[in-house]
Amino acid sequence: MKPLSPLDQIFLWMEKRQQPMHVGGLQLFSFPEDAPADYVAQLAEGLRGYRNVTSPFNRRLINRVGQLAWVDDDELDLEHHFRFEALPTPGRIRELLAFVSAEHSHHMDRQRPLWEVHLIEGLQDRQFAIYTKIHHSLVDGISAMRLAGRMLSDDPQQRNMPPIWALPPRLRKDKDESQTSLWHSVLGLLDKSGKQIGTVPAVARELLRTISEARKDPAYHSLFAAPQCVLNSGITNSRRFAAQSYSLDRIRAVCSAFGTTVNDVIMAMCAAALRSYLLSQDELPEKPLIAMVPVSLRRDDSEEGNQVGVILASLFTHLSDPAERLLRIHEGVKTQKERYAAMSSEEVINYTGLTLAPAAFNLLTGLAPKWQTFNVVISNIPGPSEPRYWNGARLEGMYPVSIAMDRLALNMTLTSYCDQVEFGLTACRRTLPSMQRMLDYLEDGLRELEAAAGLF
Ligand SMILES: CCCCCCCCCCCCCCCC(=O)SCCNC(=O)CCNC(=O)[C@H](O)C(C)(C)COP(=O)(O)OP(=O)(O)OC[C@H]1O[C@@H](n2cnc3c(N)ncnc32)[C@H](O)[C@@H]1OP(=O)(O)O
Repeated sequence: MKPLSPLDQIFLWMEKRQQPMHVGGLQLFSFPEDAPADYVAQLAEGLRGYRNVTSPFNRRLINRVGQLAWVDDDELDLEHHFRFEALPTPGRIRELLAFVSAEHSHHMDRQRPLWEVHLIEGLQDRQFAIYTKIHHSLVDGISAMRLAGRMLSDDPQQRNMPPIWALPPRLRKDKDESQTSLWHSVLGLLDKSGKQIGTVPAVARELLRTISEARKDPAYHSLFAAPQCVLNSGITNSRRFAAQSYSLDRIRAVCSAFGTTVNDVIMAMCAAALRSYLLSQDELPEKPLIAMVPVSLRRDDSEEGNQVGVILASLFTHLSDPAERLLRIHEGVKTQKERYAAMSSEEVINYTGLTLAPAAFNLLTGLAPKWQTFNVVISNIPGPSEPRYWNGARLEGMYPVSIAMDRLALNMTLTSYCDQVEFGLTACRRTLPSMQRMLDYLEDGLRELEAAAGLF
């Protein structure tokens, strides 16, 4: 039995009918050169043989006297979790994204391990796809990417590679997995609470500094009072998923021209796309939008649970000049990174908890609907920089599918693969009509930065 950490539990508490709390990944593959026409059906047949399901995919949730914990599921029904499906004709990317949008809208059964893998055939151009769905209480973005990375190989000749649910367990140096008794859990919690108490002086000091800076600087002030707009309306449980790749080299060229980071340019692209979309809806607030940007605190090689702090960053969407917007974003993020660099992981988590307390209160209770801490989530999860293969099939793209929430109707998550940045936008399809236009607005955002940098 393995008790859930408080952060992992939050993703279960926050789940409601219109707000499923699972994340996912869409991987697009091309057939190996010598593959027969029924290649995907043969693949599905082979995958059904992988019945030795490993952690975290073998874990089922139990509730012991109010404490949620994971236990191994001895009766796991693979047919429920692994599904072989076909797209309707003509099998374009449009049909694939419609499929993922529909599947991502559905809740999973809490009596069973909280994951599904959909192998999808019927795509044009000798391609197939895998859409993997897993509850956020089991993985964060970095751990999901590590699992996906272990499933793949850099060798196109390698065969007999297991699916993600049957990866061999890794030997971990830092943990004795046998120590999972209740006593060990309690001792672990006591140990952690000692560390938590030790963070109080540093967290209090940083909070005071943040508050005094907020008094002096209007850009800082807005971090504690994000404007209201259509992004922050209630949602339904029906999702739209939109995905596209953008060139990492083009993004890097803009970084060099302006002396910013990759992440700053990505945020500036998101700011431009949000500005264009909201202008098209006549919904752009006068005050700048605020983004919540997760920052990985994972300092080990683990593949489970959540170890994430966050930065709140102004997107300066009220500014029409793209270069000025990028430079202001860069300055704002830099200040917050410097603050975190001086803190331990525990201090960052506690500081994050306190600055996000109003948002968490709202998400859990809905009692203060006018108090908006941030408008949108922008999450950047770096992926492999070299080509990857799975049983000889080349991975062509890998797109994150994340979570829309009540009053946070859009999530912008991206990953990277080879020389591409792969955006996955997940939104409530009723609250944000025609959200897929934002893919073009992201491209426009990159082009206007290139133009401002004199790159063409
Ligand atoms: C489920 C099974 C899955 C199967 C299929 C898998 C699908 C794929 C997983 C989906 C799963 C969804 C799950 C969502 C649920 C969450 O969203 S949970 C939250 C997850 N997010 C995180 O944990 C945040 C992780 N990101 C970070 O910590 C930081 O933003 C980053 C990415 C490290 C950037 O930090 P930074 O220091 O501000 O960035 P920056 O200075 O721009 O970059 C540092 C270096 O990284 C490079 N870099 C930055 N960003 C990138 C990038 N995107 N690409 C390449 N390089 C980059 C820069 O070039 C730079 O390199 P050098 O110049 O030093 O060589």
